[in-house]
Amino acid sequence: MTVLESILDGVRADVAAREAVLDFAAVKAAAAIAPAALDAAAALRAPGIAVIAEVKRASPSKGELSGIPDPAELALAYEQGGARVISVLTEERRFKGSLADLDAVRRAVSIPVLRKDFIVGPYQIHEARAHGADVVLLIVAALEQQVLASLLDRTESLGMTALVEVHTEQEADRALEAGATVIGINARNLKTLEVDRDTFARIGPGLPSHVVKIAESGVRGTGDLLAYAGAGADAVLVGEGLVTSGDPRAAVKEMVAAGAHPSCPKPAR
Ligand SMILES: O=C(O)c1ccccc1NCC(=O)[C@H](O)[C@H](O)COP(=O)(O)O
Repeated sequence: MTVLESILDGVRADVAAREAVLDFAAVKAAAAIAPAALDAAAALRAPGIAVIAEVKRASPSKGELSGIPDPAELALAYEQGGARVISVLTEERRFKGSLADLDAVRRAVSIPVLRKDFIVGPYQIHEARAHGADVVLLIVAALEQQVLASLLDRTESLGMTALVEVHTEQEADRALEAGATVIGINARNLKTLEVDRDTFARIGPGLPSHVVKIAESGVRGTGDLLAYAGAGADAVLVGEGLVTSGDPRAAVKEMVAAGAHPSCPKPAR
């Protein structure tokens, strides 16, 4: 069994447990009365390389990364540093995240918030909306094509943005076929956990110009950000490099400044 398959098994069990407490109709009703979602795609298309800063407590590849006693305080530091979107890992078993983290971050910041989880069905999309998320992650490797397309439609019908994640050219084709307009190219292979920072340069330039292109994983500093920008990224998604930095506000600020500097390669839009 791959790492991804084992994560998905746990997620399915956890979703079933939550659904037994709050059924689908109730979560849909909660989503329907949530304040409208913010336009994350517009935020990511603004000039300069956008930084999506992640609240990441732990990971299957590294174990515990940071205690993060107050996710709201961390998210606020990210926002003050100039992050355009905050990513919150809500998967509990391997990443030690939670919907409570998402709630806390949503209350603390006024920029778009991404629910980063392993979405397997519509329940989690309404749940994300009910907890104030503006963006959800859809991982192509985790979803059959028809399910991917229908979850993407459902996300957009709730006014949210779908960040569709790929790791190979074939997955990028599937994302486009499903109608994705915001695509994350993850340098991390979720089946083996290997990180290959050249993944973005292989796939990104082949995507159409209307697609927002996000480089995910492996950004440890401005050098990585500039390399991704040079390969055509509109945005970078950074977790470990920020939560282990010691000064997340300053770390985001430094990345944002590098991405806005006249010497930084501009996205080809
Ligand atoms: O981070 C992991 O080890 C991981 C393992 C299996 C599935 C997903 C995983 N991470 C999710 C992410 O994609 C990252 O949190 C995100 O791209 C940030 O990566 P990084 O900056 O390298 O922490």
